Amino acid sequence: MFTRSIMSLAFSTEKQVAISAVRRACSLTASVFNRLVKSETSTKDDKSPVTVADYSAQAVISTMLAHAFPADSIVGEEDSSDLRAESGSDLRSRVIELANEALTADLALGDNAEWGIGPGQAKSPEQLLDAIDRGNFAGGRHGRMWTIDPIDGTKGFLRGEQYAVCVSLIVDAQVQLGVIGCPNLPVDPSKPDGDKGSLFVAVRGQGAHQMTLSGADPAPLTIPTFSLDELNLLESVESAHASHSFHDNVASNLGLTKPPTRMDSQAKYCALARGDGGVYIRMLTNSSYREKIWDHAPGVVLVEEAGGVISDFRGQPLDFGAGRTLGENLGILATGKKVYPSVLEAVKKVLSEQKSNV
Ligand SMILES: Nc1ncnc2c1ncn2[C@@H]1O[C@H](COP(=O)(O)OS(=O)(=O)O)[C@@H](OP(=O)(O)O)[C@H]1O
Ligand SMILES: [Mg+2]
Ligand SMILES: [Mg+2]
Ligand SMILES: [Mg+2]
Repeated sequence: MFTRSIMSLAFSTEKQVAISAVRRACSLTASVFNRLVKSETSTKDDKSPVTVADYSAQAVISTMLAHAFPADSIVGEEDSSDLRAESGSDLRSRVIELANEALTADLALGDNAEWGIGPGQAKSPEQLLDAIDRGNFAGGRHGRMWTIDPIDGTKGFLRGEQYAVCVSLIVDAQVQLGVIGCPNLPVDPSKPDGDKGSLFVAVRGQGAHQMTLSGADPAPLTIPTFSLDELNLLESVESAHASHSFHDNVASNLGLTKPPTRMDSQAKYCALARGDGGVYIRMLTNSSYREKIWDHAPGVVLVEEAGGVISDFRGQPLDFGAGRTLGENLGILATGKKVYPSVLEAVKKVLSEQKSNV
């Protein structure tokens, strides 16, 4: 009995800090969206967009994690090189201002001043740029590391559609905790025009939960036991990120009748975990692209704790010990336990048809 109650407390501080950090970052990104001006968006070397909100949200989350867990490594998507450059001075001032606004906001329920937050806790520009760069860890197979995707689905964010603020804790290459904040995701999928702003939290062995962004109405999540004719695919909006035509072939192979749901970001994993759609599928369009660990780590623990299965197209688990990317993985498939074998078989069939057509 005693051992059980000790075990159920595993990662409780980590969970609380991650929730608090994701909430602060979500308020920041939502308020930036309302005031967003084009000059606050720039383009990275790989042509992907990055906004003042991506940088400042990473600064906030990383500052809080470093205060609470100074020995832990962080793998974050963004780095501060463009902000430190001469040409980045306007962007830099906005990032500092926004990050400090978020860090110094009043403490909310569950917050703790020891995490570097609350009135009077403003940081210097150098401290905030260093906090962003704390996310430069190379990853690896041993020890504790956090992942931060300050805005996943930046293109969705810019369109005013779905995006997610994503944090995970990985220990010895296993994802133990995932927190995903979705400011634009309806709280109730059956009321798409109802209240928006959903938070998803999963701790390995402790289940998956959804609540509102302010922490109200926590509810456990279980992927329903769908039959094949009830399934629909969840796929990226951006056709450059995932092959819609490959996904269509899998859908025809399975005889699915429902059209796919296109949604930006890890909100797709959240939709899957709460039974809103049946299969997350992602076939890359570019064979030299390597999936980033921050794009999938929180989603993996969320789906598994909601009773689902996630693997690559060979049926192998995603490898979070290979560095900042998933390494040589082929595709991503997540769905409920019952239908997973049939969906994987269909994926393999389409892959082999594709090979024989080359
Ligand atoms: N070429 C290519 N192929 C595959 N994936 C890529 C590619 N380029 C980028 N990315 C990553 O996709 C992340 C966005 O998530 P999704 O693809 O699920 O959503 S969406 O297509 O943007 O709507 C996106 O995350 P963010 O950069 O955080 O938005 C990228 O990490
Ligand atoms: Mg990006
Ligand atoms: Mg991302
Ligand atoms: Mg991102």
